[in-house]
Amino acid sequence: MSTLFTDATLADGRVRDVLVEGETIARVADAGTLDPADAHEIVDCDGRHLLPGAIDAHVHFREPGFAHKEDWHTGSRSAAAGGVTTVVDQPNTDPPTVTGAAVDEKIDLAAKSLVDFGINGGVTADWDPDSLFERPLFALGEVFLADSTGDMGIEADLFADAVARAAAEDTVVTVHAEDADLFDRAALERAGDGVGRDADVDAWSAYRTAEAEAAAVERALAVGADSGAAIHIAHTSTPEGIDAAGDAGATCEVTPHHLFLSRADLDDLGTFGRMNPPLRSEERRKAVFERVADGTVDIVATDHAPHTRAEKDASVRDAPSGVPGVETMLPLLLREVREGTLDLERVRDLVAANPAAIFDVPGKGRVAEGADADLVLVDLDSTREIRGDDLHSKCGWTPFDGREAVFPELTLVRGHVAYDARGDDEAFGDAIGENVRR
Ligand SMILES: NC(=O)N[C@@H](CC(=O)O)C(=O)O
Ligand SMILES: [Zn+2]
Ligand SMILES: [Zn+2]
Repeated sequence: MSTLFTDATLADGRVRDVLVEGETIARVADAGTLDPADAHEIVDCDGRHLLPGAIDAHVHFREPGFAHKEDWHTGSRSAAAGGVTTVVDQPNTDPPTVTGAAVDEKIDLAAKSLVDFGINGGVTADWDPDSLFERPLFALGEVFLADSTGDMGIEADLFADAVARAAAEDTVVTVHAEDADLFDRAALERAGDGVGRDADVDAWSAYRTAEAEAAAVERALAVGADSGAAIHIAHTSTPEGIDAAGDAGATCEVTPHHLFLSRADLDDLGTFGRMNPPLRSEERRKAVFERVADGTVDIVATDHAPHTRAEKDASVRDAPSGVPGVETMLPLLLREVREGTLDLERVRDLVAANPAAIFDVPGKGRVAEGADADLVLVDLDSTREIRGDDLHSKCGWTPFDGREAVFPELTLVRGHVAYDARGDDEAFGDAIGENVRR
């Protein structure tokens, strides 16, 4: 099976013909130079962009243990509809992914996935590094320096042991960097009893302080330097955290919610805006945006953390932390490209080329001959309003309701159609997802 994409504009602005044969990109050539007779199918891309599928290096697809929030089928449909062709699942499931057997179980469940995937191994006092590192892990992490959903926060000694072991195994360590000793408990005490949209979630932002992030980033980097491990800081929410990582030669990621939302949005969002690390001031959000736009930040990844509406509809103390995002990341970033606030090549690097390079996935993240045919076709002239009801995550809501975004027309995973919105109805592909550590 072969498909010829004609007159496709690439992220760098060049117009090319792209021939997909089977699961790979066979040719990328000047527009009009590849013979349509050589292909089974032609996709006319005139006026539209063909981008590498996004690699979301940070999702929580919730299986095993919490399939009422999300599962590999719904999560991966949401990914495909948002132009994400590879997801990396985090270990705070039940059981937590801290043993070889737990990795095996999760890989079996991920057979339901429409998109390719990586499975991270986690660290708790009960972890079994020997069996864990025998498995085809994507990375170690996210390793929790403070409790978040799943209560997997660990002590300093165990963190140092885990980082040393990862260094010996040549595995990147992804770190959830917050230091609970620097949380402001009094701020949380002051929160009222409001529930859901009426809760005072600004108290959550005051409680999990910016200083707690910066201090934990510094500690993680120091431990990494001692052992020579590659440290990747997950979901950095402050310019201080980003700069500390960059200065030490570590890599970091930023989520769409820390890029597009701030404490100013919490009046509307209530507990639907509670996550870890929390939303920051508008001033800090702008400073984070600048660092994403100028390339200081390496990766944008979603920390897709779905919880049901009913679970979120609780007090600021009781509601679970986390927001969904896998379907809206690329569409929101492409909207910025339209507005001229982000460069399209920067977006390509943040969501595709950089994660592929940092986590060593050589076949992905590029529209190039020989690469996997993970492709997204988008029309930057066409926007759609984000509505929770239109998205495909099981959780059924989004913190980005009402924003305009550029959604994909077509998403291919290794040449297979995963999502197709070109007809009257949306169509999804089959569960052909594979472990990228194959
Ligand atoms: N970010 C969150 O607030 N929640 C995440 C866990 C995490 O990444 O810390 C979740 O799994 O719900
Ligand atoms: Zn985290
Ligand atoms: Zn996470």
